[in-house]
Amino acid sequence: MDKPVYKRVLLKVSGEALMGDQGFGIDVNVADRIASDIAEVRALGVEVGIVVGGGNIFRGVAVASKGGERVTGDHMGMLGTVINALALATSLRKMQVETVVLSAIAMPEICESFSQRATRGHLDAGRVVIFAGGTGNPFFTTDSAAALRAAEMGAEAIFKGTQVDGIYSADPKKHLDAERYDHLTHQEVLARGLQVMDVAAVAVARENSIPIIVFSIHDRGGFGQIMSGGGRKTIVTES
Ligand SMILES: Nc1ncnc2c1ncn2[C@@H]1O[C@H](COP(=O)(O)OP(=O)(O)OP(=O)(O)O)[C@@H](O)[C@H]1O
Ligand SMILES: O=c1ccn([C@@H]2O[C@H](COP(=O)(O)O)[C@@H](O)[C@H]2O)c(=O)[nH]1
Repeated sequence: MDKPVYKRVLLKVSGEALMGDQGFGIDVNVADRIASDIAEVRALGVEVGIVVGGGNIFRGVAVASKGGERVTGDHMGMLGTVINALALATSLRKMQVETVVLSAIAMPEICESFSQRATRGHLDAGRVVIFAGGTGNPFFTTDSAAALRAAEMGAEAIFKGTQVDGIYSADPKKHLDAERYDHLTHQEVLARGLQVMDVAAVAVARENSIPIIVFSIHDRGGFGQIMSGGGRKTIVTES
């Protein structure tokens, strides 16, 4: 594989992708497959931080839409991301990739708590860092957590590994005629209301001049191919 384009990156892993063909939860084969792609990139010497979504377990809005309290629903969603982080860490460790989970919500019996200093220390020591618990606050998403953690760890790019292979003019799952973009600016994503990532996340990435690369997490080897300058993706930059 060619020399990597970036030295330090943040990978956002879709929670929904982790459930594979099941309707809920984690398909270990999918977690192992995603972990093998991460291991490949780590083997290139790239420092990797990861935020995992929680859409395969709970979303706060879904709880609220059935009459539950939104904040409690969001707490459930954040706990779901911890479960996913532990599952992905397990898959990575099976592949001998040193991995640590740092949670935005303190749960010392289960994993370390997040701090920027701890993050930098683990990355410098060559560990993959999985950020669990989102931002630690309700009314946010793991996309926002990904953008925040990317800025805090000094990532050169955010890789959003999602269910689709890039950014389209409209949701490609609902609009089969949507046009796919190879390149956009942060401002264009915001101005056109392209909903592949939430507005707050794109704004944080723009403020910190961090490119966003959207690709399909289902594309085996896709993370590594993009890291080598190829692959199928949409790249979002300042200009
Ligand atoms: N303009 C667009 N271009 C591409 N995808 C879009 C667009 N608008 C909406 N989408 C949808 O956004 C989804 C990604 O958003 P979302 O953050 O919900 O997913 P995720 O990161 O895979 O989920 P989670 O981690 O919460 O489980 C894609 O699967 C796609 O269907
Ligand atoms: O900072 C955060 C991050 C997430 N949540 C809650 O978790 C779920 C799952 O996250 P996704 O980004 O949708 O995958 C989300 O729907 C929120 O309910 C949160 O409250 N704060």
